[in-house]
Amino acid sequence: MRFASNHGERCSFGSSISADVGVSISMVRASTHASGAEPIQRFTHRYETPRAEQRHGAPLNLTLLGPPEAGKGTQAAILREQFDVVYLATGDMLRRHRGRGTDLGLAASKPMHAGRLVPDDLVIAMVTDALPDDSGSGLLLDGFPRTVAQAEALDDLLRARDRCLTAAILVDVADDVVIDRISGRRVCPSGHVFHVRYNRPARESVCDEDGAPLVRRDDDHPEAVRRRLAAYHDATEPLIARYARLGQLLRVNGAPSADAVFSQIRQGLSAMASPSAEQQEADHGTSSHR
Ligand SMILES: Nc1ncnc2c1ncn2[C@@H]1O[C@H](COP(=O)(O)OP(=O)(O)O)[C@@H](O)[C@H]1O
Repeated sequence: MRFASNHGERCSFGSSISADVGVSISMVRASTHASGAEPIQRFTHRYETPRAEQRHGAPLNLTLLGPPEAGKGTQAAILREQFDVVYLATGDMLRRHRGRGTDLGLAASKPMHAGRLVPDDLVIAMVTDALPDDSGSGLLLDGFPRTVAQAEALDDLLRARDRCLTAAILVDVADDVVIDRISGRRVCPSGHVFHVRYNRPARESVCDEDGAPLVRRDDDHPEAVRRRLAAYHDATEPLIARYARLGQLLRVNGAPSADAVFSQIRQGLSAMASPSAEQQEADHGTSSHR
């Protein structure tokens, strides 16, 4: 199967996802830390064996787009459990730099606290450093790209690795839902995430995982949330049209439950892996990439 690359070619995807694979997930609890990554939700699930399927196909190179609190991190956790992908979340990476007090962390601190984007050159350099030359079966980016300049840099980074983007997954959520979700989000110092209504800790304001006090993330205050949403609409939304034009956009409704959102992602990837006869004809004669 082939997917659109940034040159209008199709990005080869093998038979990684089959449309008839059933999906059943139930979230049991938050959350644990993967090495250096956003705390992930743990899920029980019944699946066919997509990892095995993936082994027979080409690598998945995915990015998650969407406003703050759209549920990108939750979907990333499921995708990481289901597929063999290297995971890079730029928000987490930047928070770790801040925590360690690196030069990048110091430079990122002010814009992050204010809800503004960190300058492109800093973020692109950070991702360039972190992106492995060979990311095995695939790559999952969360929070990158966020600007057209970052999207162009990503195209170059993938091309240099003889790859192209399989899909940009847009987890679409309305602003009022974002504001409602963020207003109730609470985190502990090690990053475990709870919500005062949707994911309550057993003891109020205390982390179930390590007993630490739960607080608001420092960029979850109303003014920063307003700016983060503005940054999303101004800088990141133009990417939606770009990826749609390139046939790489997979838009899902982020409002329902996590399993319902993932089900849309899975079906969308299946549909992209099985292009219509018309599309195949249009692709005829174009080269494929990993
Ligand atoms: N690709 C990026 N470009 C610029 N700034 C970024 C990028 N990724 C993360 N950041 C900074 O980190 C902050 C937190 O990002 P993230 O953890 O992805 O949270 P959210 O999706 O909830 O806004 C952003 O508001 C921004 O300041």
